Amino acid sequence: MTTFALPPRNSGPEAFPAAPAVEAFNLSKGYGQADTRITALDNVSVSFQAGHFTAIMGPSGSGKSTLMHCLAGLDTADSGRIVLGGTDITALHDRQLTVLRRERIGFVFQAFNLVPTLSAQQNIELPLALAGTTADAKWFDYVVGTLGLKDRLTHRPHELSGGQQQRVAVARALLTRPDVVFGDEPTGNLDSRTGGEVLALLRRSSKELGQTIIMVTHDPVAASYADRVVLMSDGGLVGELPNPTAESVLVALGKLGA
Ligand SMILES: Nc1ncnc2c1ncn2[C@@H]1O[C@H](COP(=O)(O)OP(=O)(O)OP(=O)(O)O)[C@@H](O)[C@H]1O
Repeated sequence: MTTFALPPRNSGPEAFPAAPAVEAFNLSKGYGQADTRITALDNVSVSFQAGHFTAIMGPSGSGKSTLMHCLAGLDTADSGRIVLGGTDITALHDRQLTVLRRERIGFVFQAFNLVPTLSAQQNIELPLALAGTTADAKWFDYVVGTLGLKDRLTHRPHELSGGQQQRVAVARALLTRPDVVFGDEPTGNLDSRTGGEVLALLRRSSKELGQTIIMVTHDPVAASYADRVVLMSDGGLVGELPNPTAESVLVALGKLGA
C-alpha cells in the first residue's frame, strides 16, 4: 500500500474536470521563406486538462515536436496564443520564459539529460537549487519513494541503469510540482520492460499526484498508458482517441498513413 506523506496536488482527473493546464489557440508556425516554406503548425487549437496524461502522435513531420516545444515555451509560434496554468506564455519575454520553464514545467527527454558529476539526489533537486529554493522534505520523500529511488540517491548517473536514470529524470520533473510535465519519447532509450515501468510511473503520477502529462511518442504501446491520444497530420489536429489501446492507436495511425 502506498502511504501518502503529503496530500496529492489533486486527486486525479476527476478533481478539476474542466480545468485546462495548458491550452493553445490558433497556433501557427512555419519554417523557411516563400516557395520553400514549410507549415509545421497550421492553426492548431487544443486543450489539455489538469491531471490528465495525453499522448501526441502522428506521422513523422506532422508537427508533434513543434507543438510540444511551443507549449513548453522552448520555441515560439508565428501566431496564436498559449495559456499555461492561467499565464499567457506567448506574452512573456525570454527571461520570464526561462523562469516559467524552470518553475512550472517539467521535462523528461529520451536522453535522460542528467548531470554526470551530480548524485541522483542532486540531479533531482537541481531545478529547485537553480531557483534558489529547497525541496519540501515530505514531497521529496514521497516522490522518491513512489519512484523506487530511495536506495539510489547517492549514486551518480553512470552507476544507475537506464530505467533508474529515467526515474531520476521523472523525479526531477515532478519535484517542483509543475503545471505540466512534457515527455519527448521518454522511453525511447529503454527496453520494453523498463519503458513499461517508467510509463506506469508516469500514469501513476497523473492518477495519484494529479500531475498533467503531455508526451510525444511514436510507440502505440507507450501511448496506451495515456488517458487520451491527440492525433496530428500535416501540422494540424486530425482527431483524438479517449482511453487508447495499442490496437486502437495502430488503427488510427494506419488511417493517417503513419
Ligand atoms: N528547424 C527547422 N527548420 C526547418 N524545418 C523544420 C524545423 N523543425 C521542424 N521542421 C519541419 O517542420 C515540420 C514539423 O516538424 P516536427 O519536428 O514538429 O514533426 P514531428 O511530428 O515531431 O516529426 P518526427 O516524428 O519525425 O519527430 C516538418 O516538416 C519538419 O521538417
